[in-house]
Amino acid sequence: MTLASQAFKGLLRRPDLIQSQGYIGGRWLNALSGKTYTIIDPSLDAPLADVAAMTADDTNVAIEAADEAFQQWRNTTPNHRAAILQKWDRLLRENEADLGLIMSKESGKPIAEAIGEVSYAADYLKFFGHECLRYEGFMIPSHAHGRKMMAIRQPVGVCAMITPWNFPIGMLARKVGPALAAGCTAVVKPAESTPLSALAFAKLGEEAGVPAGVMNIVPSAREAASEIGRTLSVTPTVRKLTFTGSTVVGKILTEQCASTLKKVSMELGGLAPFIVFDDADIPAAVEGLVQAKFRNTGQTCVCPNRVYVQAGSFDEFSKQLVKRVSELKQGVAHQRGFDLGPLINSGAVEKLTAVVEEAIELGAKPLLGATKNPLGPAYMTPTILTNISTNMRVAKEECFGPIVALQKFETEEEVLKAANNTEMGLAAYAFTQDLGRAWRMSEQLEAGMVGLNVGLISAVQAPFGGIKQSGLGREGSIIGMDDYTELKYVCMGGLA
Ligand SMILES: NC(=O)c1ccc[n+]([C@@H]2O[C@H](COP(=O)([O-])OP(=O)(O)OC[C@H]3O[C@@H](n4cnc5c(N)ncnc54)[C@H](O)[C@@H]3O)[C@@H](O)[C@H]2O)c1
Ligand SMILES: O=CCCC(=O)O
Repeated sequence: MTLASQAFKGLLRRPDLIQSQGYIGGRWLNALSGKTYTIIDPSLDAPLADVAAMTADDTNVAIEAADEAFQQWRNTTPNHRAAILQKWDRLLRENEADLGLIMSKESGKPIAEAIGEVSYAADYLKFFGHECLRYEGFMIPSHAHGRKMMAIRQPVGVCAMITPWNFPIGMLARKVGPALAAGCTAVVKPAESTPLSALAFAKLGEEAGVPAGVMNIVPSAREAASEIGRTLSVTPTVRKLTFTGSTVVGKILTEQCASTLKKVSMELGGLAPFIVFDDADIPAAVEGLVQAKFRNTGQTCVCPNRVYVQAGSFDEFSKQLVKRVSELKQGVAHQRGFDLGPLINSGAVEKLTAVVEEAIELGAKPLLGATKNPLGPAYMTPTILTNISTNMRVAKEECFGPIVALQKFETEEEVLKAANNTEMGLAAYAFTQDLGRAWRMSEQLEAGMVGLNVGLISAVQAPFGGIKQSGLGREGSIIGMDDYTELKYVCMGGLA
């Protein structure tokens, strides 16, 4: 019995969704080296599965498979591609309980959220399964008699996709959906901690009729990430690279891709400000912050990282927030009834604990938490700090975990300046009942996405992405296929 079949014994309706080999050219394969690596269930701090440890050699095979498949896939009709994406959408929904459980066990995402993410991922397949039916070029008024001018959309080719662990299926679907809809093929390197979700996603894609080579998955250990990233970046047949992850890695990949002048899309880190004005509905702002900050136990790129509350509401807001956060239940992610799970691993807890301790040494006061968590090494106690100063890391670095650092402000001008005083610009939030102020915030906050009186902003219909060092390009929405196509100008003469 394998490690994975033991760990999932009796838990899945479809045990065959657990795949531990890579998926290349329509075949389930061991790594060429024969090596595997072990992934961990962070809730239980226990080994979960042994997965093929693929490397650059396997990646090259996957690129060749994707390139070969592209020659046929690019010529399929949008109706054909739409039917496959729509079937895949249905299969994801039919298997949401199993997929949610797999994701929850390997990432520590609370089970209800994990099942919600499966539905979010399916929405991307459905959306682009429809979108490709109406995606069109345009006619151009001709500048000369006897000529017709037009612009047509064509798939860019083989697309490399590197995805993070915090949304192991959602981020994959947000890339694979529009890419396949446009007629591109894909080579995916999932995050090392969460390959099982990506492989189960591929298994259902195979069942939906995605042809061999159109989507390839190369699981790998952390040690191979940079060589695989480099291979994907420098190989000329790969025409686009799309990455979701940290800004540090995004910059390395962008630089590497310059050597072959690939198209790149970068969905990178955030440092979202969350601003509560005195004129806000305070209970709604508290609820908005809890939803935005504690989603996936504080590990989403759009989580608020700097919370600014206007002086007149500071005490009341803090009191209500402490009460609300104290009510959140934390425990084993794949068991029902918990709002918070562990972090991705014990290393993340150690890193954040050091950030909290440093803040306290520099004068921060804990209103809640800041204590060792008895549940296990990967669990972080929800923590609320006040008396924050801007030299503390908690106020200037992305803290991927359940930590809220509350800062007080006096004026709109002051808070806007503080909120924009960063190189990051992914999401921003403001709570106010003054329409003029809400409008000023939406225009003046330097971010790719702004939530006004709302903490949850992600939706397949919305263009997702950041400005400044939070990224390049947008994913999802009606422009989501643009980055997977080239616009070709055609001028036809001799028609007079
Ligand atoms: N903007 C967004 O849409 C978005 C979404 C999710 C996460 N994120 C960001 O991702 C970060 C957290 O995820 P993470 O810790 O997994 O990030 P990460 O950058 O360490 O890893 C992301 C992916 O990159 C791979 N990787 C690591 N080093 C690499 C290299 N040198 N070359 C190629 N690939 C490499 C990893 O194996 C993983 O697949 C946060 O900063 C978060 O804000 C952004
Ligand atoms: O982590 C960032 C992406 C999550 C989302 O789509 O809201």
